[in-house]
Amino acid sequence: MAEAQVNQPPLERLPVSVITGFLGSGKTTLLKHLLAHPDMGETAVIINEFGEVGLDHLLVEKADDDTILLESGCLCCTIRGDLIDAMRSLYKRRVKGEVPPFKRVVIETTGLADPAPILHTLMQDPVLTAVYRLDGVIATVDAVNGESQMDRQMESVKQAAVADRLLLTKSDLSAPEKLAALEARLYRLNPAAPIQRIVNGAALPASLFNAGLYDPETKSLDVQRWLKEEAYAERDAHAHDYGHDHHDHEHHDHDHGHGLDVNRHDAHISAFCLTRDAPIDWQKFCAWVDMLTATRGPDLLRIKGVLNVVGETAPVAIHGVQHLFHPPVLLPAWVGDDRRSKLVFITRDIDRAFLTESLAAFLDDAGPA
Ligand SMILES: Nc1nc2c(ncn2[C@@H]2O[C@H](COP(=O)(O)OP(=O)(O)OP(=O)(O)O)[C@@H](O)[C@H]2O)c(=O)[nH]1
Repeated sequence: MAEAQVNQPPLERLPVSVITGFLGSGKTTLLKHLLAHPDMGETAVIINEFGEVGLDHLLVEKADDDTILLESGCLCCTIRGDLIDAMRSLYKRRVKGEVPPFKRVVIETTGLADPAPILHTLMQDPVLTAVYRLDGVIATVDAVNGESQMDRQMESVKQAAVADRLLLTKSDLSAPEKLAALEARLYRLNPAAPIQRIVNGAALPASLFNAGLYDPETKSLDVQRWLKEEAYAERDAHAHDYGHDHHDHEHHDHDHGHGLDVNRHDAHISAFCLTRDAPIDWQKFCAWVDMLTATRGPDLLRIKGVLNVVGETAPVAIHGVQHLFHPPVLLPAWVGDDRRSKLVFITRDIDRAFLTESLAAFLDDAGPA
């Protein structure tokens, strides 16, 4: 990670939400439904192909080769070349008044995409980070096919594991017991993401957006809502209800009673929260992060944290995806009495003990305070 270059948060950047989910899991259906909602005016949507989306019923007008305007005031543009170019050009055209002054961006990924490179783009490109901020990742999971997709495709497990919001689509087509089993599986994988059952894309925009650190309603940074560290403790407290301890990698290839391969990919994913009481030395922390990203980068699916840093009177928020970290953000002040550092991890084949012990070693102390 970069040296202790702590940035003030630019609060007025445009929020970007990423919709991910396996092939055919209902991303486009969701998007169509969302774009017809009155709260979604002034949204710019970036997708790979218009053709697939079929927005005709929303009354479209073509602005140019790769952008269409919807009657609602939203605009859709296709990705030509890479996402960085598309997002830079969209912002430029907004500034020049060539497209409506959209207030939010939604990116629909292709069904097979790992969302990590998209998050990297939003964290790393200096132009994009100056004008956009990541609001959150929304993952659609097919209530009918989700189980088998997650059994067979690591990508679909990763998509659900890194999401901030989970949508169980096609819930009209699935039996209640099947829905409950899939929900329990998603909760084990990603306890901090609220899960909604939806039919034909019918989700309310308010339930999907504003998942980021910045709360536009209060115009402040809301760590509690973003980090949700309590969700990990609650999940662990209820682990026995589901018959397994999710941290436990010894259970990798166990048959959980549903069939040979069920949950095999899930067993590689861990989601947990580390806390530390004593303030953290920033340089030593960065050295630890550098070691982790260099040696285990691809397996650090998502890290969020708020740190009590030696010499800082306010907390520092960090956010990483694999080997890349967003520039750390100095928050305005501590809220409440809890001054502990908290780090939420979603990892593949990295367990809590390794992270706890290596952090302690880098911080030159005996272990978690
Ligand atoms: N019955 C039912 N069908 C749904 C629901 N959501 C989506 N579908 C159908 O499922 C199919 C796939 O939905 P899409 O929205 O195209 O899925 P997608 O994730 O965008 O698909 P790709 O872009 O191919 O990855 C379509 O035929 C939808 O009409 C739902 O809640 N209930």
